[in-house]
Amino acid sequence: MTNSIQDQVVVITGGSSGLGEATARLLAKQGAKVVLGARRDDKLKAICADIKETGGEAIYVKTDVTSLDDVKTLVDTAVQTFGKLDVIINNAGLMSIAPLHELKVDEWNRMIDINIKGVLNGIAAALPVFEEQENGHFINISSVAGIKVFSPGGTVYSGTKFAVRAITEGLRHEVGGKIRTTSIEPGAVDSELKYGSSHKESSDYVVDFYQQAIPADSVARAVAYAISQPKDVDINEIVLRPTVQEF
Ligand SMILES: NC(=O)C1=CN([C@@H]2O[C@H](COP(=O)(O)OP(=O)(O)OC[C@H]3O[C@@H](n4cnc5c(N)ncnc54)[C@H](OP(=O)(O)O)[C@@H]3O)[C@@H](O)[C@H]2O)C=CC1
Ligand SMILES: O=CCS(=O)(=O)O
Repeated sequence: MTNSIQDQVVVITGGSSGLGEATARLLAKQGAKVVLGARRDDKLKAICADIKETGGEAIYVKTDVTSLDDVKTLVDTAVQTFGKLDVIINNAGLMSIAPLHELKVDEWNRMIDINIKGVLNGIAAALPVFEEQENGHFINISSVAGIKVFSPGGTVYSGTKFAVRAITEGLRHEVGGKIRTTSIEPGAVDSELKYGSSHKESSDYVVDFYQQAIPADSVARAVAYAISQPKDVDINEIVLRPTVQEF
């Protein structure tokens, strides 16, 4: 028996760890053909080998989402290999927490480049394919910090995640007739994300805060839910957090 995820071709940026990896594993188990992009190709290679060992289909392309050419190559590889693209999950991200007065300008720029421009690059790469096919699904990973400003410390990170929500909603207005758009806003989820801050006090705070984190598989299940709806049902937003998380 087939399910609605069976044979879907799904590109996932940031597939080398955390939410992206968990989503790749779950979707592949449900029959999707997953195409993973990230910078650490050794990790991608190992994850794809694991998926294939258990009967799934997975390929990877070393990708830096800040490069439009890289993201185009990722999408082109998916289409060339599997003949179509059903879903792109713009997931790659960085969370560097520090009060603004610390002037971690390089980290602000990295977050803007990865979290916002990376998502835009995913849209630029996949939109022409989706328009040509007259269907497709963008899933962009925002955050609860894209609903409420996580400050002090998370001001710029929150700014990037508010941007992801705004871009996803604008995208829905512009292409929503045929193409589905989903913004997912998770709270604390266990992954490598909590280690992205160079400011010691903030980093200690985040690592402590993440003691309440839930497994990355919880986001993977939300993604699978959005994808598996009938094509005339567009799940536009999903917010999920640990039951005990206040923020
Ligand atoms: N964990 C959480 O609590 C939450 C996470 N999110 C969001 O979920 C997304 C995934 O994060 P999560 O899994 O938690 O964190 P991880 O740090 O575990 O994963 C981040 C992923 O992004 C990739 N990445 C980072 N920079 C780039 C880049 N320039 N080009 C390509 N890939 C890149 C990393 O791969 P590599 O280093 O190999 O390039 C890695 O695969 C992020 O957007 C994050 O903001 C949202 C809410 C909560
Ligand atoms: O994006 C991160 C989720 S939280 O740390 O703000 O809950």
